[in-house]
Amino acid sequence: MPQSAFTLESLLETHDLPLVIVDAELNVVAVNRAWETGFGASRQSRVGKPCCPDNRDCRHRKMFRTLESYAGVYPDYSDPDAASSLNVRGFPLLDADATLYLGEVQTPLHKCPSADSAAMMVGKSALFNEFRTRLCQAAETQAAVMLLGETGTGKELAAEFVHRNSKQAHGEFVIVDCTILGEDLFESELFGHEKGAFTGATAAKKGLFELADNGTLFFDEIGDLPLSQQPKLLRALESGQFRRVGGTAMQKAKVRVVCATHRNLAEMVKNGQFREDLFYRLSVFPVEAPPLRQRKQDLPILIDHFLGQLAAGGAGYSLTQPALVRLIQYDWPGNIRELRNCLQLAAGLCKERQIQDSDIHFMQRPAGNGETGSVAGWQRETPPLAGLAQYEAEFIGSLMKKYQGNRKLIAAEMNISERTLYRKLNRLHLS
Ligand SMILES: Nc1ncnc2c1ncn2[C@@H]1O[C@H](COP(=O)(O)OP(=O)(O)OP(=O)(O)O)[C@@H](O)[C@H]1O
Repeated sequence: MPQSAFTLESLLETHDLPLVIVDAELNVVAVNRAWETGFGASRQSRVGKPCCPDNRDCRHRKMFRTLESYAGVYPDYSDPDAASSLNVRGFPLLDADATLYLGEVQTPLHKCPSADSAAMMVGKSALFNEFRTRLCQAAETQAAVMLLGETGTGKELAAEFVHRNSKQAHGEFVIVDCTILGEDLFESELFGHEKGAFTGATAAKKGLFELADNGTLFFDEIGDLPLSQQPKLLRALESGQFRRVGGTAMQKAKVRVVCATHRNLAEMVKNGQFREDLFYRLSVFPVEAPPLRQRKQDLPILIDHFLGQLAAGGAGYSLTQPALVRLIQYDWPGNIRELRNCLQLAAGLCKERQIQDSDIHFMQRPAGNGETGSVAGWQRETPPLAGLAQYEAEFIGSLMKKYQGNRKLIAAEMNISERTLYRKLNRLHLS
């Protein structure tokens, strides 16, 4: 593996979602631990292998051609029966040597909760206990639960906790990532489709509602659900019925709904960005996940928990007093996710498994929701990477020369629409 990819690999571990890195030769060069755990496979089984069984015209090749981020649902080739699907979010990634890679976050659409996830909710402060009690109350009702709170406060973990403590615990816990459910994917992913419903629908497929029948459907980042799709969701929730895309028969599913958002949904309703009727339908039982800075009493137990995970049965890590003081004095804008990432980095940097205060580094706050990213950020969104714009500008510049500025031909070679090319040219000040 080239040195540059190795640098990326060490950064991979600060990402808590399964992440795969592909190089320009379309081979997988790294996967992270979350990928190994999520897919129950070793990194040796994936690294060094082609990104897809047939990569002549795959999404990865397209990304290297266009430098466009993408999101969608694709077959899971690591599943021998290829029966399951993956939510993927791919983005261009430059490492420290300005070598271009592709980072792809892969989350199984149909994810089984881990056996000990309830036990993994660590904390003992009064605020944490209140939070936990409220989750237990929520689990006992059949009401729709709305988990509110800043990024990294443990909303997804809390959703799983509600499921595992509810009457639906024997059913599936199905996660719907609303950040990737664009208008084109919403209906077919949620309600399924019949064979031939659209190009590429070579077989009938169950939707997430059907998969979650008698279980829990968890809408993560519900605030990102496109306004145009919200009435369809409301209708399905009110009636418990829906039609697969291209189908005529009514399907039924009994699902418990849990949602999460770090946005101010009430404000979005006021601004006309979220439907009021859906807001009330989903917010019957609101639960607020407290930010870490308000429950710093939990820091020692959380630190023990994460350092224990990092030791993974091997020799444990210790933390010097000044290092602990630094952790306690910090405000943790990225909450528990940021704490976990910070400890992971410190454990990698420290000598003889003793973490000093000089091993503690806090992440920069991301500047915005860029299309491109580094894998080290504490947020779900990845911050923009300096350098990529230049790479992109040079790449388009070479095509402009080749096609003497003919935008139709440039767009065709990049496999993007002329409109997208036009936007890119404006963004890069090349127009
Ligand atoms: N109480 C806790 N005990 C142990 N680990 C926790 C706890 N809360 C959160 N975590 C860990 O912190 C990380 C972030 O948690 P999670 O993804 O549930 O946050 P979130 O609020 O859903 O974030 P986002 O809004 O960005 O999706 C995860 O790795 C999770 O396992």
